[in-house]
Amino acid sequence: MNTTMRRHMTAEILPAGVTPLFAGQNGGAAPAATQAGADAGIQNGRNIGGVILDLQNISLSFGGVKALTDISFNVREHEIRAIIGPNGAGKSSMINVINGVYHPQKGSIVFRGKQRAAMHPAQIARQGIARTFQNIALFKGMTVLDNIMTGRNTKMKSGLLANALWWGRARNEEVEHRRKVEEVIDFLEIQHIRKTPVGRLPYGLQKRVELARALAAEPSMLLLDEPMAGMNVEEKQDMCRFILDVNDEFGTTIVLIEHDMGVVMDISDRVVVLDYGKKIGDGTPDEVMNNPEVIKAYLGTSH
Ligand SMILES: Nc1ncnc2c1ncn2[C@@H]1O[C@H](COP(=O)(O)OP(=O)(O)OP(=O)(O)O)[C@@H](O)[C@H]1O
Repeated sequence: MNTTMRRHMTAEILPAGVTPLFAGQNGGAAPAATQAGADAGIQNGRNIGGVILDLQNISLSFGGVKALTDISFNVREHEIRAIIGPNGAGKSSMINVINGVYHPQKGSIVFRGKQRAAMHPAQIARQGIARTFQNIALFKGMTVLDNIMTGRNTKMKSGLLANALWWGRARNEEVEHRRKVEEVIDFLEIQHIRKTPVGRLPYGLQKRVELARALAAEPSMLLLDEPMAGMNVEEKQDMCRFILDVNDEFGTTIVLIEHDMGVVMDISDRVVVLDYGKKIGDGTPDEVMNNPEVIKAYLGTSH
């Protein structure tokens, strides 16, 4: 794992309840790039690229409930971008806007230089954006291997008949899909459970299988909705290591919602903070940790 230049992590991650909120939990993490210096290029030893996703003035309401109000932020190629905020702040809504589950009433979304029209999640997945869910969304009766294979759906090209008869191109495709899936299984160190039905696995491993399914789609951008929720310290350490490895080795851009501040501050390049559907902070972990509005929002909640 090429994380030497990054925040020193895993061993220092404390259980969520133990982590002091904004009390220097990084134990002296390397100084991060400032917002002003956050242009494309080498930052803090990290090869961060230009903006690939630009959200401008996004507003989303459900009837009278304003989930998001006039939110703007961007995501740069190869970075780990966290979205944080207290319960009900609008984090999941934001992820759902990015992957097309929700269509905002106002605002614009530009992905890789192209203004995005209202699109279905499947179309967005084909553009290279994959996600995992807050509540695990796997087929519990199916094996790990079969679940991960479903992540290849967007890559399947041959028709239904050819697939059913396992003919020519369908056969070659299947071999290629299996090869990719086995690669992901090796990468996430889940060979030993490949034939196990997902429902029989402990929670932490199910979360890892969900990550595997998202990776099987070979995304250029990965949206992770609370990947460590409900995990013990060891499981969190493993998940952090895998997220950093995916980012380092595949160059995958990662947008992450996470409640554990120790994790967020350790692994993120930049953090956007929401509260009651509004943006109250945006910057490096250090900048956000020292933002009085952010501190106030957090001190006023149970997080
Ligand atoms: N489908 C929906 N219908 C109606 N209201 C919704 C819907 N989805 C979200 N909301 C509301 O929008 C607001 C933001 O919710 P959201 O789930 O995005 O917050 P969150 O920051 O992800 O919260 P949590 O940390 O608890 O998951 C809340 O008031 C929520 O009740």
